Amino acid sequence: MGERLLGPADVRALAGGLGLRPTKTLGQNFVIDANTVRRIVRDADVGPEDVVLEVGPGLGSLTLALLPVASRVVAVEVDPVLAQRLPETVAERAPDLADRLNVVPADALRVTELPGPPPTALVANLPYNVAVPVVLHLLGAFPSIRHGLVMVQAEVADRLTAGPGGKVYGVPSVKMAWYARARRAGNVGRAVFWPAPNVDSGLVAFTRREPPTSAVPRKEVFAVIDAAFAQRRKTLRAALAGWAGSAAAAEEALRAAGVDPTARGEALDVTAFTRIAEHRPPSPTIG
Ligand SMILES: C[S@@+](CC[C@H](N)C(=O)[O-])C[C@H]1O[C@@H](n2cnc3c(N)ncnc32)[C@H](O)[C@@H]1O
Repeated sequence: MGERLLGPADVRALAGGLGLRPTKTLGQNFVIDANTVRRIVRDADVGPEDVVLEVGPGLGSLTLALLPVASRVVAVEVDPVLAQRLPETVAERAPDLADRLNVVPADALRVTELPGPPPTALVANLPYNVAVPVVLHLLGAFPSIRHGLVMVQAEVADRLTAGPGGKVYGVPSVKMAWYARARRAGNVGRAVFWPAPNVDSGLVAFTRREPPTSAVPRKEVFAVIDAAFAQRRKTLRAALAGWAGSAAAAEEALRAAGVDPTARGEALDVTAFTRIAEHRPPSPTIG
């Protein structure tokens, strides 16, 4: 099975054949190292029961490692040239597995439906500049995703997995915690990519958790999180004044939720944000 995976010469030959000039805007850094994709698939804990959603399959480096272990791979690729080439690459290198693959030529930030059975796992080497919105969007849009592993910029991996209290803890950390228990699953150096990026990468493994509440919709909890971190130097009483209608109303909601109004957002976990959303004061009647 090793010879199916793409090495440096394969990646360059495929890119050359397509006349591809990798773009930074689309985060096109392709993995040229078979050991890295093997490690991603192993740490993602993908098995024969999994329908894997892969974002940005590119030239197929990771796709070719996922196909032998998953029941299906649905690969969403925004670059139409790459999306068109992928089935041919798989047909050439792994013809026995070609019928396990669906390629969807689309922007992963916009997909809300996929062909075939619902995805159970998300595994991706994500484009750097849209990694956080892509992960959060897909976890929201596809509740069938139970687990996964994504490769992102190392700092973003730190943010997605941070707990309250630190400098890197912020909106991505709390929203990720709404959906899943996430942990750092290691680092990946620059040399395994072509072209080499100018940042290191990190792996984030996650398992879906039950949302902390069903009493208020997710978007109401996310509105509190956004407001608290929009002015992260301010106390919650001040930062949530707009959300509650006034600083006094914010203070009342915070006290009712059992949260110190003089604390800052960076001190709270997702459960505390959820309690605040549950105690939102009713909007004043106009007129
Ligand atoms: C970091 S590369 C990974 C390529 C391949 N998976 C690998 O590991 O070699 C990111 C890929 O995501 C694609 N991409 C960028 N933005 C995207 C988006 N919004 N939706 C889907 N694919 C996207 C790029 O064209 C590129 O193929």
